[in-house]
Amino acid sequence: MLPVAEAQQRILSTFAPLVGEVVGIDRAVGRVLSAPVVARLSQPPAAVSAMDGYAVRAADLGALPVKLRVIGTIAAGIAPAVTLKPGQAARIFTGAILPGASDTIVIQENCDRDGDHVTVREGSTTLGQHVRAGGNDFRLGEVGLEAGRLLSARDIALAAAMNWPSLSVTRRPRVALLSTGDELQHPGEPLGPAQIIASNGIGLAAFVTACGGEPINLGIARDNMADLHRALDGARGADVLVTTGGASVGELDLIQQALKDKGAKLDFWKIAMRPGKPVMFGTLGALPVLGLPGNPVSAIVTATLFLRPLIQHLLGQKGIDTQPVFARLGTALKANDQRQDYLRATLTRGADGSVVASPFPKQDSAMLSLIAKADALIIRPPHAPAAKEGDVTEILPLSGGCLGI
Ligand SMILES: Nc1nc2c(c(=O)[nH]1)N[C@H]1C(S)=C(S)[C@@H](COP(=O)(O)OP(=O)(O)OC[C@H]3O[C@@H](n4cnc5c(N)ncnc54)[C@H](O)[C@@H]3O)O[C@H]1N2
Ligand code: MOO
Repeated sequence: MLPVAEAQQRILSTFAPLVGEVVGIDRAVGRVLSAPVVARLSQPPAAVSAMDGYAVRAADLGALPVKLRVIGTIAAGIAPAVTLKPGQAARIFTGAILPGASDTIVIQENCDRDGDHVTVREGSTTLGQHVRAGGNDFRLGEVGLEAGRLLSARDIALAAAMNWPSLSVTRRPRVALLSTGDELQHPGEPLGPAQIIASNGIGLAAFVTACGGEPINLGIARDNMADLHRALDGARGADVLVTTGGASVGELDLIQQALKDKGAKLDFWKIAMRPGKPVMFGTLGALPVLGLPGNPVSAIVTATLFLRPLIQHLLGQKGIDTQPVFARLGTALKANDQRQDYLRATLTRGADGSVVASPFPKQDSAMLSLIAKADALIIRPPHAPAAKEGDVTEILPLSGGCLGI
């Protein structure tokens, strides 16, 4: 059985990121940049006022009060047509460009206006106050966002301010999803007495979407070679093929043979982990193939460990936080065997503010109801010794819980 880290490494080393495509900026949130965003202008374009008030020359503001002549009004969006001479001021609004020879803004609350004149009554007279220099935010040619960045709403605002109506992003990896099993039926369809709902394909499609990929649901293949061969042909044109079920050792676990019949080269098919031992990885021509176990929890845990990094790799995504996360155990755990454990757990805050991870008493890899409720997976390395309540353990946070947003 292969260690988890080695399996992850082997999957990623096989493939290069996909090419870029151009999308409208209004559709780019959640995508990964394939080229840096470089400022196409300076912001602000020239020195502007940060306040509503009067543009003045600091040299005119000796001991207050000081009376100045107002020679014009400048609003945001209007290029100033005036230049101040000694003893002059201009009415100005937030965001407006300073008139020539002015260097300082006084706020209107500190002034008294009387016709063509303004008296600066009180307040600070510091040179340059309330002035935003040209290029204060960014300058023409400056790199705002690096290639490989997963675009947040804040990034989109910055890219828009840098004058980009569209952005180059990595094409979404197309992930074909094939469920296998005679017992499976689509949600909402009539169910025989021994049939269950095929939840894996639908759950994994949502998972792929959440990771930035584009799911292609190939439906359900029945447990016979003819149907499996037919279904595998449906993966043509995809960037990744993911199968679930049929990965174990029973006579009806046929996916490995079906893939071999199609010419797939298998790299590994057993990992020292629980849940998720029968994970298979190989290539079908240039297509990466990930065979996940049928047990619903095993499928989600192994997708988190192997499919998510593969999608991120194909997206060229950088800056992924790979630092381990730790918590205190909410209950004691016995010594582990040779498989790395991923225990479904809730996260809470202890009295001292530390994060407490409490595993569910049941860790059945068929219990979707518990993985749905879990906030994290407690990672127990192979042969980990027994642990006490309060001991520090590594966790893999899922969404939700006290670490979630
Ligand atoms: N003798 C052994 N038996 C098993 C072993 C083993 O080493 N020796 N490994 C066990 C482990 S661990 C796992 S995990 C499962 C994996 O089995 P398969 O990948 O072959 O999956 P299936 O047998 O097809 O299904 C397992 C289970 O999951 C249900 N299932 C399958 N597909 C779906 C789906 N799309 N949606 C919802 N549920 C699904 C299926 O009905 C079964 O109940 O094997 C153990 N056995
Ligand atoms: O690996 Mo299986 O997922 O233990 O049930």
